[in-house]
This record gives sequence, C-alpha cells and structure tokens, in this order.
Amino acid sequence: MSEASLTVRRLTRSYPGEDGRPRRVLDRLDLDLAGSETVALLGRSGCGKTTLLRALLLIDHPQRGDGGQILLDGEPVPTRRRSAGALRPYRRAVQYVPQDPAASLDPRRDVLTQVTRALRTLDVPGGADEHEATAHTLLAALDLPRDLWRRRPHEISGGQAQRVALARALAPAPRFLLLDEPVSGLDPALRHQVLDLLAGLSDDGGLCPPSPSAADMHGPGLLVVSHDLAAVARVCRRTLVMDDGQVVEDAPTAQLLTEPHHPASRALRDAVPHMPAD
Ligand SMILES: Nc1ncnc2c1ncn2[C@@H]1O[C@H](COP(=O)(O)OP(=O)(O)OP(=O)(O)O)[C@@H](O)[C@H]1O
Repeated sequence: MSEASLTVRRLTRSYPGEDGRPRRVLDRLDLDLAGSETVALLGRSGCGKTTLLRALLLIDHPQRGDGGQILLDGEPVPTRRRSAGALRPYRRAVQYVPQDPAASLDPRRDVLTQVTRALRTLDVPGGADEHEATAHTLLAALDLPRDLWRRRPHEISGGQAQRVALARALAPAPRFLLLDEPVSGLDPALRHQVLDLLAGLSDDGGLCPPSPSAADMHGPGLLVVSHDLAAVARVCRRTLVMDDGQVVEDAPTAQLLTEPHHPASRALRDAVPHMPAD
C-alpha cells in the first residue's frame, strides 16, 4: 500500500468581521503531508494555526466565499454538507489531541471507556473484546498502569490525562495525528516525557495497533502545532511557518534553527533561548 498523504489545496477560510464583512484568515493555503513525516506547524499567535487544524478536522463552518480542497490519499474530502457516516473513514484516519486534553475527556467515563468508546463511535472493525484489547495494549504502552483504568478523569493527573487522550487518538490506528500545543503548560519533566513519546511514535508506529493497512509500517504522520521551535525540534524533522494565513517557509527543522529565511521564521528562531550546539 502506498504511503498515506494529506493534502490541502488553496484553502481559504474567513470569519465574520466586525463590519459584517468576512475577514480572511487562511488565504489559498497549500500543504502536503506524508504518513511517514513529523511536521511542526509554527507561527505567531493569530496567524491561523487553529483555523487550519479545525479545517483539517472538518469541524469548521466555511463562510460564503471560502473554498479549497482537502484530500486524503488523493481523494477529495467533503468540506461542506458533511454526513457523519460518510466522514467516518476520514475521522479514523485523521485523529487529534487537543491543547487541553484533560478537558477533552468525558468526565463521566473511566479511562478505559474513553478509549473503547472512541473505537465504537468511529465504527472501528472488531467487537467489544477486540476494542478492549486494543485499549489495554495502548494504555499499558503509554505507561498508564491498570489501577488507573477504572478511574475517571478527575481522579488522574494532568500528565496521565494527556496520555489517555493520546491513547484515545491512537486507538483507531490513524494515518495522521494532529496535536495542538502538546507540551504547553506542562512542567519540564513531563514536557520531556511527552516529547520523547511523540518522537518514539513517529518512526515505526511502535505504539499503534495494527493498522488496516498493515503494509504501511510507518507510525502516523504527525502535525504538531506549537509556538515553540525548540520543543518541536526534538520531534519534527520538517517545520512549516505560517504567517497571515499562508505557509511562508517550509524547511527541515535543523535548517530553520540555523538559517531561517522569512522574518516570521527568524522571530521564532530568535525566541529559542539557547541554540542547540549542533
Ligand atoms: N470564531 C472566530 N470568530 C472570529 N474571528 C476568529 C474566530 N476564531 C479565530 N478568529 C480570528 O482568526 C485569526 C486566526 O485565529 P487562530 O485561532 O486560527 O490563530 P492561531 O494561530 O491558532 O493563534 P494562537 O497561536 O494564539 O492559538 C485571529 O485573528 C483570531 O482572532
């Protein structure tokens, strides 16, 4: 099976402005991600990163005049008038870990059920036993011991909640995983732990349950949204810099740390407190 691809072509998104006229936030944006890649999406606050993520997750509301295409493996995905059933294959393939994972967990359900329920909702093949086995494997692999599995979100720590959200996102064996600021607000130790975990994810799919495309040996492609070039440099080989609703630089992360071209990239590099020696 060929490598997965997630493609965005000439994507335009707007919000209603104060004068009632649409205010363009994404401006004919193009993006190409491969299933084997680890890509950071950086940019100053307000440049449109979340708007792009929402578009990729098909949870936005395009305004009149908005357009462009999102394609999974070359197939256009409906970005308007979406029916839940028709979108399930896409939702299984493109998963998400939000910025505040603890808040994204269902407060009424225990850790194990957060994962099994996601599998059921997404119509992932297999019965309850198989879903539970997948959840067991992932929770254990993410260092969430069995005595946590029957606890509800308010009974676990923030770092544990983050890993539960990650387990839930990985359970359907996605081909792409989108992460919104995965380490912002974490203490330094936990930050390292999460970054190591993400770095380990990308190479060989080590944590992912067997994918329906088992021939695809790669882990999910990662798209990591962040403000922090230094943090993503540990995980992402490629970095996209956004400014004013467009990708203004697309370069290997190592190159961006040493030779940023666009002023927006230079500002990000200059915000890195200590440049790595290499
Ligand atoms: N629902 C909305 N209605 C109107 N304007 C919005 C809405 N959501 C975002 N915006 C505006 O669109 C622009 C892009 O916002 P977006 O959240 O995509 O930026 P961002 O790059 O994710 O910022 P941050 O890094 O601060 O999260 C901003 O100017 C923001 O104020």
